[in-house]
Amino acid sequence: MQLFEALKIDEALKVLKENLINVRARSEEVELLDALNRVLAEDVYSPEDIPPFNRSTVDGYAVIASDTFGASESLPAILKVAGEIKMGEKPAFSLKAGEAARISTGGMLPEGSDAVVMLEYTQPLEDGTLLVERPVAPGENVILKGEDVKKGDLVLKKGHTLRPQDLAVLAGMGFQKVRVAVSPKVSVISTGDEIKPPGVEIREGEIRDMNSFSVAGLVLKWGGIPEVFGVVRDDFDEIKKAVSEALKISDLVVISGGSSVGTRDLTVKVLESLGKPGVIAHGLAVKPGKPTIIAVVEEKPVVGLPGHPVSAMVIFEQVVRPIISWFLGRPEDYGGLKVKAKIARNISSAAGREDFIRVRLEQKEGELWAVPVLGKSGLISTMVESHGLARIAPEKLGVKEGEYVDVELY
Ligand SMILES: Nc1nc2c(c(=O)[nH]1)N[C@H]1C(S)=C(S)[C@@H](COP(=O)(O)OP(=O)(O)OC[C@H]3O[C@@H](n4cnc5c(N)ncnc54)[C@H](O)[C@@H]3O)O[C@H]1N2
Ligand code: MOO
Repeated sequence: MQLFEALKIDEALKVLKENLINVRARSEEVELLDALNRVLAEDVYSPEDIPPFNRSTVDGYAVIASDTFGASESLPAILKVAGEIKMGEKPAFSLKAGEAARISTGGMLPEGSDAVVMLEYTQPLEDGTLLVERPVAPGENVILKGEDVKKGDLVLKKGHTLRPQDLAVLAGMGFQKVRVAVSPKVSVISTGDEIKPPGVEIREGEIRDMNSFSVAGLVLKWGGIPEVFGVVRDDFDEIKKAVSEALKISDLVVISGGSSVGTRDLTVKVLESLGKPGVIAHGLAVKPGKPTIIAVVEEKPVVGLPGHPVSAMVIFEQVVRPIISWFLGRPEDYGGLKVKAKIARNISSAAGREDFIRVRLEQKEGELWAVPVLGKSGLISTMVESHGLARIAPEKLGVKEGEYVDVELY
């Protein structure tokens, strides 16, 4: 069998999208702590001000700032202590000119006051007067009502992946639950007669299943729920049975191995046998990972990753991750942190082909360098030893030592 004309990754994803009518982000409400790393399904506006009142950021005395102007150690301002403000309570009095009130960090400023003097710069006298030895400006040592978040503000946008600080702001606004995208179920199938799971003794010629773990790990990392099928033998009927079962229980099916053109590479034949449109791309203009298969079966996406462990991971990031993002309503280019670094050696590439180079980042004389970790795409250790992938765009014939490259970190 011949590989199809190799499409660029973005072209292949476009064709895939055109063939999928069912990818729609569904949503559900979950408790805040279950929302970590989930994707917001709607914009969140604040129903209230945070904080809901003017509060002190220090222990000291609430004052009217203008009463302290010009105060110094040798010529302190003399104020009258009007009372003490209890934590968690609204002050029962308001402050008049020439008055101060004892306040703790987080306490509510009484009406009339607009600043807080730190305890260290005051001297309370026994007769109820207070010496203030430093001036404060209006607003000093105060967080104003709504300064953190204003009622009605758009605080978090639909499609945003929730981080711990996002859970905190949601809690701060009074939310106990939040509406997030339903995580897509992703079936993970490894194929190959020579592949055995860890824990099983292997004979000569056999190797252990690594792809099930990298692929399922990436599914989890990017917000999907993996359904791990384990290893299926290179047998048309067995692969067909596994794929059919996977299509029943998941939104997306990822198969590794058997994507190339060898006689035992059955994945394409199986996918073609399961109905239209079947395989829509076989072969991508990318290195590593050329023999990738992209198919649509029963209105669901199926991706055949090349068997080599590095290629499987690279293609997951470039092809499967964006599909997961479609299901989550997240920006398609959502991924690892991208940094610019200077490539540490010349790397050549073919015109029209997108290359991904495993690199280690090293800081040398104040510059960030991307040092290629060379090695065949069958060597998982090159992924373990590297920090990210440097991309060489399809229109480039390579990069020269010292040239800046974009590196996406794992
Ligand atoms: N004549 C050609 N041969 C190959 C070509 C080609 O264009 N012409 N392409 C090569 C490239 S590039 C890749 S990538 C591989 C892709 O092969 P398949 O997707 O068909 O995968 P397999 O042959 O099943 O496996 C390749 C390699 O990876 C190992 N493997 C597979 N699954 C796992 C797993 N779950 N865990 C660990 N290792 C796995 C497998 O044992 C093979 O060594 O084809 C090249 N050949
Ligand atoms: O495409 Mo293969 O994935 O280069 O090793």
